[in-house]
Parts: sequence; C-alpha cells; structure tokens
Amino acid sequence: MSVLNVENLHTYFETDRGQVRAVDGVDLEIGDGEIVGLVGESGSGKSVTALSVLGLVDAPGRVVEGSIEYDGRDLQSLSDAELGALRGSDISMVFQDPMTAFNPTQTVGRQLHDVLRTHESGPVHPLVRLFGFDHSKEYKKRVIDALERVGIPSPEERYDDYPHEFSGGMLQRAMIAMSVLCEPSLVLADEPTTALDVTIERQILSLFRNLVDDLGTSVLWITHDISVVAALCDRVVVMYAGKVMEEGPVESVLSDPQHPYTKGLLQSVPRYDEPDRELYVMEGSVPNPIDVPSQCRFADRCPEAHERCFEAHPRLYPTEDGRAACYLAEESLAMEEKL
Ligand SMILES: Nc1ncnc2c1ncn2[C@@H]1O[C@H](COP(=O)(O)OP(=O)(O)OP(=O)(O)O)[C@@H](O)[C@H]1O
Ligand code: NI
Repeated sequence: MSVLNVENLHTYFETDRGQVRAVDGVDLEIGDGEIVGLVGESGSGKSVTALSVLGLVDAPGRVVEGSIEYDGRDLQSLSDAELGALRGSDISMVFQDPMTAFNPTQTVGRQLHDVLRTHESGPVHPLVRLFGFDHSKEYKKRVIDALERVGIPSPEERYDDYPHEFSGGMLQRAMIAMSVLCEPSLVLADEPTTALDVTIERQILSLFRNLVDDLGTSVLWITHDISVVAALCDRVVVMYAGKVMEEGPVESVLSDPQHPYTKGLLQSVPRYDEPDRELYVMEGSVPNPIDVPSQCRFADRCPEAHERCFEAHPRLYPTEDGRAACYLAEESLAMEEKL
C-alpha cells in the first residue's frame, strides 16, 4: 500500500519574466513505512514538489496538472480547512530553519506539549485547564521521552528552556522530535539537517531512522546531498530541472546508477575512504526553468549525450528494479529483450 501517490504533477509560477516550470511532470510514490530520498541540485524543484503535496504553493504558483493522493484521498479536492487539519497531525513537515518552527516567547517543552494536546484532545475547555483535569503529566512525560530519543541530554531540565537557550543542533533535534510526536503517517522533511556538521548530522539521521522505524512512519526526505540518502533512505528519486531522472532502491541506484546525471552526482560526493581523490565537478548549470528546452534537460551537460538526446526529453524507462529517463536505459532494455 502506498501512503502518498503523486502522478504527473506540474506546478508552474506565472512571473513577469514568463512561466517558471518548477515541477514539470513528476511521479512520486511513498510506500507504507518507507523512507524516500528526493535528491537533486539547487533549483531542481524538490521543495516545490513537497509544498504542492501540502497545498502550500503560494501565488503566483499553482498546481496546473496532476493528481495527489494521500491514503487513498484526493488532496486537491479537500478544502483549506481539511488540508490544514491533515497537516501537523497525519502529515507533518520539517524545514531547514528550526527558528521558524518554534515560537521564541514560549519554552520548547511547552510548545511540544501543546502539539500533543491539540492533536490528542482538541482544544481544552478552560474549566478543565483551571482544575487540572487534563493529561498534562502524561504529555510532559511523552515530550521528555521524545526529547531523549532524539539525543537531547537532561531533557527534564531542557524542558523549561526557551528556543534561544538551545544550540542550533539541539533545536534541530527538538524540531525533529516535534515532527513525529503526534505519530503522523507521513513526514515531509526539507533539508532539516543541512546546516549541521557531518558527524552530528549522521547521529541525528540514525536517531530519526530508529524513531520512524519504530513508529512505521513514511518519510520524504529532501536533500541535495546524495550521501544523506545513502545513510537514511530505502528508495531514492533523483530530480533535475523539474523532472524525475531516475528512481529505485538506494542500494541499486547508488551502486549502479543508470542515468548519467545520477553518475555525476555520485562522483561529486567527497568520500571518506578516498580522501585524496580529486572531486568531479559537473560542468554547466541547470537549464532556465522559463525557457525549458524540448531536448533532454540534461543533454547540454551530459558526457554521454548522443543525437536522440537533442530531439526530445526521454520518458522514464524501466531499469532492473527502478526507472531512468534516459535513452541509454531504453537501449539496454531493448538489448535485454533481444537476448
Ligand atoms: N515563488 C516563486 N516564484 C517564482 N519561481 C519560483 C518560486 N518558488 C520557486 N521557484 C522556482 O522553482 C524552481 C524550483 O525551486 P525549488 O525551491 O523547488 O528547488 P529545490 O530543488 O528545492 O532547490 P534548493 O535545493 O535550492 O532548495 C526554481 O527555478 C525556483 O526559482
Ligand atoms: Ni528546496
């Protein structure tokens, strides 16, 4: 069963300079309890894809085509109020900047406590609050437990601290704790660990992995860093210039990439086992999303481009256990069928 099923998503921005095709025909499926990495260079349309799912694309942007199904429901047919109710309970979001997730005037513990209370019991009647007939103690315990699970030392003491009393890394941990506190079925995370140093990032990724594995939560984890995908995800979707270029299980895509763009991404990652290796730099840049070429979007930068690549952008062809939008994948498919 898939939790999220996005098909043929197109999200465009109408600007003074022209139509920006930020997301241009994306399919994205996330299975039950699956962690999917969405990876690609800056400007490839990762964030706009996640915002489209949540109904959070602001004017002049708009989902112009495609379907978005969550748990079998068509999200585009929901009212703003219904979508709002889904966000934060069934679907939660984590963004890069923890300062936007927390209110500076309230303690971190209080804010996490409020997330639980609102989710579990709806608004509390003022009399109940006055006489204390609520679940405060139980909620506090659950919040402290969540803070502990993301690796915050002495969580009982940190409970009463304000956001500015936390370091950046600690606040990021608290934000991740908050994202799973209501036990959502889907978490959409947009580069929440990018600002951290690599050792701390790896620690948080492994804590997060344990947490969602225990809860059976599905996750879309957006990153421009393919080594994060290797550390965290089950499946990976590689995006470029508004399109999916390749997707498949992490082990296969990372060990035997089929798309030249994925190969380039992998070669530009520093490797701990070969620190002296010269880093490959992919030449050229992402095409202008206003003047999208009809040829393969990667053709101008592709070391393996041939004649056909300059005629039309290829569709996704099946690979051994995934898909790749490349004529090379089609050619190896044709070879196999002949054998
Ligand atoms: N409000 C907007 N108005 C016009 N264009 C926009 C707007 N928001 C995003 N875009 C464009 O949509 C494209 C995709 O942007 P998006 O933020 O999804 O990229 P990304 O893959 O998340 O990149 P990054 O790694 O830098 O976060 C970019 O070309 C961007 O300039
Ligand atoms: Ni982004």
